[in-house]
Amino acid sequence: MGRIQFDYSGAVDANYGVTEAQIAELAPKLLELQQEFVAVAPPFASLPRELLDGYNELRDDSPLGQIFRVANRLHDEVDAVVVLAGGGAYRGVQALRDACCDPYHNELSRGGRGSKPRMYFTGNDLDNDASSALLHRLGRDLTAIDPVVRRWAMVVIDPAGETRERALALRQFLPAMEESLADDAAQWLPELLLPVTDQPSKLRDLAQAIGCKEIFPVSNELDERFNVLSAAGVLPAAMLGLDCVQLLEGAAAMDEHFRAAPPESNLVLQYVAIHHLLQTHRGIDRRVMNVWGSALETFGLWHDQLLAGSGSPVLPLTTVSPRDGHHLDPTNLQGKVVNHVIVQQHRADPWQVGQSDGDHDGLNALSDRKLPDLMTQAIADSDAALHTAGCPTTQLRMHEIDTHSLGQLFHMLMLTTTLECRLQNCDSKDKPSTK
Ligand SMILES: O=P(O)(O)OC[C@H]1O[C@H](O)[C@H](O)[C@@H](O)[C@@H]1O
Repeated sequence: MGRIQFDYSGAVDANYGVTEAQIAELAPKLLELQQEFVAVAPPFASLPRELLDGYNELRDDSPLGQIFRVANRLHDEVDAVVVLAGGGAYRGVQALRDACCDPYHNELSRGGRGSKPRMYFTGNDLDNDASSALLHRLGRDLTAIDPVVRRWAMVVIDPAGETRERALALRQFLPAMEESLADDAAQWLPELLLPVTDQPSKLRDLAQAIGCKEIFPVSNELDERFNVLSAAGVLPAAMLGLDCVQLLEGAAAMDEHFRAAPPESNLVLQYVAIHHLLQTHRGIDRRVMNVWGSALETFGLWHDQLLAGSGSPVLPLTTVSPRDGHHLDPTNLQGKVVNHVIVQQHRADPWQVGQSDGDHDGLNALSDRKLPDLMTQAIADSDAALHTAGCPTTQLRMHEIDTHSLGQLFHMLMLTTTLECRLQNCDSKDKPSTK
């Protein structure tokens, strides 16, 4: 499994970017930051390795083993799962689903989904119409003959166990679940309600009163924006059948890389250096994550939430190119850095433009070109146009979209958010919270 790459050459420019001399000058400070982090790491940093070590040692009796056992059993017992969540798990699991599953996952037949459940998200807003539409959707399968198709599970992620939006959603969805199970409620409710919470918590009390068979531990010390690689994100990911070991291995590898590599070859420190210098020397406080492919759009939204909630003055924005090109209009680039996220290997066979009788669109000139080549050309053109307009850019490149690369990316950006805040002395909320 290859490491993701960070290429910041498009941000090095004497007129609109940073200089190698500025980067070198920041190196001692970065080393200090690295050593300080190793000495006092926030709770999210060691989680992936801890989960993996526990699994290697104790298998079924470890937290990860518990997740796999339950997720794999449920593949045969339910056809849908509702995830009630907020914070990083909400966007993070959506990001994993959108990046790794078929884009029409929920629309595929059960066979087409390999018996993995459809997945719906709620519990972090007060949207009356959205929740009633979801309840209506869940109710549509109640007439199915197959009991598996009638049943749905509910993962409730609430470390503190008393978040208002989640409690309100639970009040709506728990009775609906009970009703859908009818005479089987006493047998199935304790199996299908899956709380992810700390101890003690009101949610845990409720789960115990219902007799829930499994309660998944997550620490309330972990800020929710940083919880995608804890049980909160891994349980729903395992329900989708994603390769969670590789997800955590990718994150742990990024953590180990960050702790050991010197500043000049350390992806995390390079990313921090470039963005810190652009902010302090150029006043660049708007950061565009420009993803080339809609499968990564939700990943960008996860990052928006992570950064926007960090206390940093930087404003994040996700765009999908070339769709959202207007955001990158040369007249609208003041104060922006554009970080392209690029996937090099596509899953489906490359589609060729081909010859068309009549050539009504004039594209016959490109007939032997393939869509991925046109994308590569568009990335190069866009980068050149941004530089001409005086906008610094970087590229985060992954060979292909897989859980290992996503684990690296999630972890890298949680590290950079924390470190940038430490560098600016703002509150990155990576420390024990007092919710
Ligand atoms: O415990 P096992 O039967 O090996 O299953 C373990 C598997 O469980 C789920 O399906 C997860 O999505 C996988 O990431 C994991 O590898």
